[in-house]
Amino acid sequence: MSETTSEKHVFQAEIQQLLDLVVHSLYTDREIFLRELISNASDSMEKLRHIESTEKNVHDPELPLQVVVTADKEAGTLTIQDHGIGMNREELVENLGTIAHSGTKAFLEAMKESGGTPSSMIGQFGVGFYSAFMVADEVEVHTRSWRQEGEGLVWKSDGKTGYEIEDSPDAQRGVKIVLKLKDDQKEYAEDARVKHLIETYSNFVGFPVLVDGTRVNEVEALWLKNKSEISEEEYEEFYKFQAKAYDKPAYRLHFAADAPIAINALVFVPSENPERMGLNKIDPAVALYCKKVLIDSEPKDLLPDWMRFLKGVIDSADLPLNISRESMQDSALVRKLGSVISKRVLKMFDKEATGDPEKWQAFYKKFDRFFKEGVATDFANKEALAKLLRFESSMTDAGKLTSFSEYVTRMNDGQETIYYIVGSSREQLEASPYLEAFKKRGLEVVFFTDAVDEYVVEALGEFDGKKLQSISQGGVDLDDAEVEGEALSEEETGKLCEFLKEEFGDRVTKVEAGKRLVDSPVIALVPQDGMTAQMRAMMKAMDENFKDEVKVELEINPRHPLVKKLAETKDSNPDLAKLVAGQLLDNSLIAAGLLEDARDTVRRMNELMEKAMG
Ligand SMILES: Nc1ncnc2c1ncn2[C@@H]1O[C@H](COP(=O)(O)OP(=O)(O)OP(=O)(O)O)[C@@H](O)[C@H]1O
Repeated sequence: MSETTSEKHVFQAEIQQLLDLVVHSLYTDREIFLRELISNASDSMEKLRHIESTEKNVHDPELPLQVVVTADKEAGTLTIQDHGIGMNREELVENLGTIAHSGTKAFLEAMKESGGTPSSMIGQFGVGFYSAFMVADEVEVHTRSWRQEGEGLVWKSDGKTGYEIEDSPDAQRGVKIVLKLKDDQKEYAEDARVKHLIETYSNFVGFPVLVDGTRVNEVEALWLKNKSEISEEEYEEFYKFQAKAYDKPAYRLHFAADAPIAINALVFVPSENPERMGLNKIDPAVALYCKKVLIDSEPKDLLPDWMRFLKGVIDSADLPLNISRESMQDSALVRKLGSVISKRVLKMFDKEATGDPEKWQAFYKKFDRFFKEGVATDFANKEALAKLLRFESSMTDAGKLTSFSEYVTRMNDGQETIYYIVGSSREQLEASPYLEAFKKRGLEVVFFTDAVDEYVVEALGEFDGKKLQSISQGGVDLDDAEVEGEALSEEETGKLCEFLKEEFGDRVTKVEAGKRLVDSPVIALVPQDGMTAQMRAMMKAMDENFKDEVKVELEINPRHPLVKKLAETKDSNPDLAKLVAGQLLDNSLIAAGLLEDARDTVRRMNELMEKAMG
């Protein structure tokens, strides 16, 4: 190379800033440089394919479209060569000396705002070609343009202030980048390290990537293939590879769409739930690709958080190539993409759940918490999610699950409400006095026995226009049912209620005769704005100093012998009546799980026993 053909150039100010950032980037970010360079090579070869489809006069048309990566341990260099479109002199200056993309500028702004400290943002967003300077203190770009008239050139820089362009007569069509690795980055001159990086970041690049003469990226971009060309085994193998999984996928969604966004998606639903085994919250793992180039393997803002158990790949050709440079969170396109995919996933779940209810139940029993979380957090998909929920009810056999939709088909004529009760187990709920009136009237009651269920129904509010109503709370309107046995007169009942109200004072908000009870004398209901037993337990678990006086509505059963006897005793022996009344209230609180301090209860019980035995 003669001195006379060497041209010296100074980097644009923004490139200097960018270089400053990448050079000081954190160690873990650095390895992404290879992904960036291989992506550029792949882009360039894709452009060449386009050109070849219209132009006849491509220089050296027989050169293979592949990326050759050569690690030279002795020389301490790493070389990445492609036979894409290459660059002429103007293009070298234009592309490698100035920053044209607004994305990079935005990235720089964001970095400046965050105090200019290089962060993991580099790894996430990429900084393109300049990331080469994270690992190299000298970079050479040998290139020759695809155009027939052209010259071999080499662009050289130490990544500090500027670069030189010289002749490179032997340069082949395309680009050959030679990285002179920094002393502390020599690991990238090792085949094994390089192969591992390619497998991690560039496995699905659409051109062969060769190291030491063998192709490394062997896995095909399965999601871009036609469904009919893929066997079950291939799907399974891909799932295991891509999700690093050992189980078989429970469900799968593979689709392609052009509108409103170009999407090729292959989403897997695992059959085992790692969070269920008491492990920590998992990270989202549906990777985002743009034309087979990995953008983010764990995109946080693509799908709703509750879908974090899904695996697979979403590839959208509509994502701008520089999406990697922008904050994905702010991208309307990424939001749209996420929304389209979420809808498709929910549709798939619905189809599978109705198509094979047994399989869905088995799956749901392991993954229910995700769907419940979705109901409470994913407002846009709440209704679709509600259809997927499953639970036991007073009309299912123990261990068998049903859905809200099925509940609705079993509703009585004129029934407008979906009734539910929350408790710790089916056995406890079946024995609860709350259920009596509903059983008697043939009304189905949903059993919620998971600690989070109460929050889920609260978030849900209704299903298919039908209100969800807790039967352990006040405000339930029931029709008259045929009840046996003679009741106290209205007048006697009124007087007894007054007596009780006076006796209980602030502990009750009201005392009324109710239609709910069949076998029990009284029942305690939580007022509609009050805190249920489950909520109290939750509050106490979170705050040991939590205190909130229990206030209930008391419903009495005017046909129950104990109640009838009490109405008499309150006049003949008020002291005994007060003891019995106090005990009845406590008993009802125990049944409701609301008795917080049993000392009075025990004392009173002892007194009653003494009296009973004379
Ligand atoms: N291997 C290559 N062959 C041909 N041109 C290249 C090659 N590598 C880089 N270039 C040119 O240099 C430009 C700048 O590259 P850089 O990686 O910084 O950004 P980009 O590739 O455009 O953006 P991104 O990396 O976000 O996709 C590219 O747009 C391209 O024109």
